[in-house]
Amino acid sequence: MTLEKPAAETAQHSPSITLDGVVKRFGDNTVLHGVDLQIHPGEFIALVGPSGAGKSTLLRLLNGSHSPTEGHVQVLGREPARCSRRELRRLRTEIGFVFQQFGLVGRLTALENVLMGALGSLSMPRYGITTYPKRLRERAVENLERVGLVDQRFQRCDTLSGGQQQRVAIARMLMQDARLVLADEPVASLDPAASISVLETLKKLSAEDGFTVVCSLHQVDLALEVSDRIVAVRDGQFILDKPTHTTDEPEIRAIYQAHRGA
Ligand SMILES: Nc1ncnc2c1ncn2[C@@H]1O[C@H](COP(=O)(O)OP(=O)(O)OP(=O)(O)O)[C@@H](O)[C@H]1O
Repeated sequence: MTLEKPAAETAQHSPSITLDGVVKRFGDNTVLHGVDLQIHPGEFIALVGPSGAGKSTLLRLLNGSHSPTEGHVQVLGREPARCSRRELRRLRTEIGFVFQQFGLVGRLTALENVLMGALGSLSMPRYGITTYPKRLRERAVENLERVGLVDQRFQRCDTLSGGQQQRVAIARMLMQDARLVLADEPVASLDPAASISVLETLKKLSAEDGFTVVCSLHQVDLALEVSDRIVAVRDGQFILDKPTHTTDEPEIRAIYQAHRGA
């Protein structure tokens, strides 16, 4: 006799992301050459590899901005390429994005920016903090506290440091209760101290809330420091996919050197 698992349990154990034979071409430029990958709920994946390797293209396939030329991409149980516009919008409410350029409104306060992360769950646009429901205002303050910026909640974002701005962007993303976070070079414009602080914040939140993270990074030392698993892309192929504790800096650096020598 086979017993069916409860739906919630199945969802918890099914991969957050599955790539199956994914090819991506732009004209006659083949950027991904038939790649396979499974990412499980709660994993923190560092995606590394030289410039032009295909990391951003991969992230865009995951958020449905690109469709695979061949093969299948599954994200949180759905295929973005086969989603209607409405389904894709719904899927994106479950995906948090963190970008190199923080995407904040500089003239608004940290708290107002964080509240904007809840707009997707509201039926009407809001203008000003007091027009948001109280429970959302409380959650926004809590989320600023979680990223260590509650004291700066009334400060204009364009007066915050780069690292602080990225932490506000993360607090804004938390308002979505995302199950998956896609971060495209989130620390590329930050100094080393701010970079590690931002990534450690993201790692702590992922461990506390259980969301999956796929984060492209150029800094090998940071990738080794914060990730559970490293996936290295070179020339459109995954040439390394290992738990982080089983690899080291020389092995990852060799991937960049081999590319330069190519
Ligand atoms: N929309 C597009 N149209 C045509 N070619 C594209 C497009 N997007 C990406 N490419 C090409 O795909 C290849 C991989 O680019 P991608 O941005 O994915 O690399 P990357 O690994 O993210 O690089 P970087 O680390 O510099 O951001 C490059 O040759 C790029 O020119």
